[in-house]
Amino acid sequence: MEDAGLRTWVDQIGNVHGRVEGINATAKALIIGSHLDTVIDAGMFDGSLGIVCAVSALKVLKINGKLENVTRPIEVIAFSDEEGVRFQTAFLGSAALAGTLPASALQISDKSDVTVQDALKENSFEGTEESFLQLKYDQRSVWGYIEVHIEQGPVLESLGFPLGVVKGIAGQTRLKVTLSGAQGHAGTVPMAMRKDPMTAAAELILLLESFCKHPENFIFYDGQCKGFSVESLSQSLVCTVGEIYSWPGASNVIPGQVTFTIDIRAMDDMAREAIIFELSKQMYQACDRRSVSCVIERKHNAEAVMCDDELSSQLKSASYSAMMRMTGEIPDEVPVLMSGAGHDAMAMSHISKVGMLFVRCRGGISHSPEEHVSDDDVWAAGLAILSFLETNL
Ligand SMILES: NC(=O)N[C@H](N)C(=O)O
Ligand SMILES: [Mn+2]
Ligand SMILES: [Mn+2]
Repeated sequence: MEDAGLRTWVDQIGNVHGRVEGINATAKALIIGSHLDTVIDAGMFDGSLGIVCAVSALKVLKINGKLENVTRPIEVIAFSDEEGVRFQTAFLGSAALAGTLPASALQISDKSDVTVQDALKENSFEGTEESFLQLKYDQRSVWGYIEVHIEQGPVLESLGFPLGVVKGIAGQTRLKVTLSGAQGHAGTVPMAMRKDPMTAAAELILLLESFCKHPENFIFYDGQCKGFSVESLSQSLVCTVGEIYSWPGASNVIPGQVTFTIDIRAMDDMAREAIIFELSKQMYQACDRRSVSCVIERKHNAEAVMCDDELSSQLKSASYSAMMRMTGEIPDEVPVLMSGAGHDAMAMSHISKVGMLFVRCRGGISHSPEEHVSDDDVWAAGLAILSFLETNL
């Protein structure tokens, strides 16, 4: 960031900022962001690609002597915790900045009972309520937020296009399900006398899969239900159990407790809530039949977000001219797509209009070391941001 001519600092939740004031330091700022954290066993483009593209574009402006003449401040923010792997609550960095996280978030703990506050203090941040609340940006100081991100899906590759504009981002909920039964000896307790939370978990996970494959079998409706149709719901509804552990975790012990996560997403917020309501009801009933106790906790929630029309059309034109610059040819219409993945833009939408650009990835693979974006596509994304800045600032 400093090499690109930006003034830099790290805030009290670990977000890294780089800012140039331009000719009017009091004007509302353009924020360009994405995140620096990753999932476990991740690729190297999810998050960091957006930051590298922003910094590269600003560096070009600096080299061309245009950086100091931008008409409003530009701030690049590399957010500290978007994935929510450790604390199960996503967007820690961006939500703190948008002011949507209460100070009680400092007390959220990880699996080893280390709180967000402990983790911050261990890393020389203040970790106080006051320092946390001071992170919030005044929405009157922000003009807009844009984010470049790897697509993480196969659409752009199938269309043969390096860049696409994001129309909206699906809402998401994370649940933690804790099942408690009767711990016992694997060799001695007859099958009919068991209260096994592992087999209960297996039943619940398959129930979840049925819900998300065929919501029409579970949500009864008369064509429309509070504004969503089941056909549109089935197109965007996805559910995942990505984490499961049992206690005590030995091959000759009937587990006493099994905990697993549920990640559930849909473009329609009411539909997502309807699914969670009906799913929870049926999960409790299944546990009752098995005499296993069930606790369902909501760990994270983010409503769906629609991107701003004007920012989207500016990003579309910028992508178009980036492709022209690269190939010298007139490209086809830039694709517009929905995002099933969550992004810092969701948190930033609480204080600003948001726009997003997706970058094609190989095989649609992400959250895997196999994740890959070609050098040319990284170049296209950087050029698109440059073109956006040259045209709009
Ligand atoms: N783009 C992403 O991978 N973001 C999220 N953390 C997600 O779970 O979608
Ligand atoms: Mn990710
Ligand atoms: Mn990401």
